Amino acid sequence: MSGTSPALQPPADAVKPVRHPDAPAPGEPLGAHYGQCFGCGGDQPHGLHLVARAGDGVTVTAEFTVQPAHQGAPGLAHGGVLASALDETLGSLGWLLRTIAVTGRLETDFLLPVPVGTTLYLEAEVTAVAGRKIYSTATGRVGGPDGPVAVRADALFVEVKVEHFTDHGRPEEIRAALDDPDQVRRARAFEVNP
Ligand SMILES: CCCCCCCCCCCCCCCC(=O)SCCNC(=O)CCNC(=O)[C@H](O)C(C)(C)COP(=O)(O)OP(=O)(O)OC[C@H]1O[C@@H](n2cnc3c(N)ncnc32)[C@H](O)[C@@H]1OP(=O)(O)O
Repeated sequence: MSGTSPALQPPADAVKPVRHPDAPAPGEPLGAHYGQCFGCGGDQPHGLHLVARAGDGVTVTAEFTVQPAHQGAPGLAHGGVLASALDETLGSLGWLLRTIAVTGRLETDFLLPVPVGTTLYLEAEVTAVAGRKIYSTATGRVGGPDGPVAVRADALFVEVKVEHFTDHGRPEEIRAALDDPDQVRRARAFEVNP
């Protein structure tokens, strides 16, 4: 049964999301926020290599093709991988708000089995913002951008500071990230006041 739990209902004081004036233009590829990211990183051999683009308003589109490394049952995508694709697409909405945010809650509906080799056409949008809380929703379609919905999700992301990562990440990866000017530039692209 699909539906959103009370934990994902925006409070009465929630406001409409505002696209940041410096957000990437509609159609512009967003690129990876981290080369080793399982969702979007180009340096992650078994990752999803999901490619996201800015949409209109506070929306994004993305594509991901299910690889043999992503199987759960024979020839079918693992549900956790599909949830990761939804999570990554929802996470990339931060580029449009220029806000760093992490997933607090993700509620997923799996409506159709997704075979290996299938391209998932994803769309996500921010629906409301309440302080640090960002409410969003996403779909993943098969057969084309207008095909049937195979997976969908509703989520709550919570805005964090860069210290969320530097305080909690394993020191070797954090050191490498901070030593990489390109990585620091990408992290700052998320922030309103870097
Ligand atoms: C050099 C390095 C550069 C790095 C550059 C990186 C660039 C950008 C990377 C982006 C990456 C994206 C990648 C894909 C998206 C992931 O996969 S992110 C990874 C998965 N998520 C996580 O690991 C998050 C783990 N959880 C946490 O760290 C903490 O629980 C959180 C979410 C930050 C919240 O903790 P907190 O900051 O102490 O805030 P807290 O007061 O608990 O909650 C704030 C509000 O949210 C509500 N809330 C929190 N959790 C929930 C929940 N589960 N359900 C309902 N409400 C909740 C609270 O009730 C509270 O509401 P109010 O009281 O304000 O009304």
